[in-house]
Amino acid sequence: MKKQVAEGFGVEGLRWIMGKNGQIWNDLQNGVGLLLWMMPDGPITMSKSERMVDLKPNHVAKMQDKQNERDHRELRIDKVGVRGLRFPIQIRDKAHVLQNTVATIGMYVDLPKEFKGTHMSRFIEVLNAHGNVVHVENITEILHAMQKKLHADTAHLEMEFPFFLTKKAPVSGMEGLMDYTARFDATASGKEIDFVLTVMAAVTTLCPCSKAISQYSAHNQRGTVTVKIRSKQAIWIEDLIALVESCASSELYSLLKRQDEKAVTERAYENPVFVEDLVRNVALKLNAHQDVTWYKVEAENYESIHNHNAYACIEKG
Ligand SMILES: Nc1nc2c(ncn2[C@@H]2O[C@H](COP(=O)(O)OP(=O)(O)OP(=O)(O)O)[C@@H](O)[C@H]2O)c(=O)[nH]1
Repeated sequence: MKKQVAEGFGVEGLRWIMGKNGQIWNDLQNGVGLLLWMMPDGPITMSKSERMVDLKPNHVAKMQDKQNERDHRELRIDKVGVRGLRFPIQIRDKAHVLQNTVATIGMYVDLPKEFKGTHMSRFIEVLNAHGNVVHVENITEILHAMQKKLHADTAHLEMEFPFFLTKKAPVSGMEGLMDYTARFDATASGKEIDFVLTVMAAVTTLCPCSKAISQYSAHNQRGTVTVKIRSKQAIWIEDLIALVESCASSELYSLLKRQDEKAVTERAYENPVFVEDLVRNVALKLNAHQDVTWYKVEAENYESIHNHNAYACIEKG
């Protein structure tokens, strides 16, 4: 890149370097190039003496830029950015090819110790550059765009969203839409991408101890299983949900008629599981999966005989 040096107009003592695409760089004394702002509309004109004579817009040029100030505390920040941003997304879905949903998004980069603040607006600019909908296929591209636009070594993108499956009731076959929560945690470190898929599925668990000792019935409850995985190849969200549900006393449905209710009640009674059984059952299936390289399985049962929950976790080391 051919650099032209000129003095900033209206800002004393700073030197500016013209970059490609009209970017203006602040030539800091420590040699770190820091993108100050983009000039999307309108030319930047340079006189023959290489002085900047038209640094528009004026109101921006004169405003103080606190984020760009130097920080002296010698502390690098691991992750800084925006979170809680809701945005339409499209994810791949076996039944419909694409499923439209809304994600709650977090976007972060690292911040070197020299800088006071990051440029929060640029995270949204990166997202907007991909249109009004984020496609799951664009995740890597978004991470690299964040690294570039924010001059960061690492970039993180987290997206948590409701995922819907049409399920048939076990006896009547009536269809209902069941909601789950899924999540992507993607990180770019240099060119390396790390991707963690999380699925949260609610299930029925029936207590084996209660069944063994009680003359009638057994206490049962709704539990939530949270599974995080890393894998060699992409794994369908639906397949991970099915794996989890097959490990519980029974799965849940949004629509059940009387004959279905009888079936799920009896199914749970025939398959009692402790919270420990649940995480072990899921872990065994993940151990046997050829593409899964790492996992963390957590289960939490919202006990119906206590006012507290039962919890278990297994993480593959
Ligand atoms: N870094 C930082 N910015 C914050 C925070 N809270 C609010 N902001 C605001 O985020 C807004 C956008 O900041 P920047 O992205 O640096 O905006 P800008 O300087 O117009 O954009 P660039 O020219 O791309 O740097 C500013 O109004 C900041 O004050 C915070 O905790 N940290």
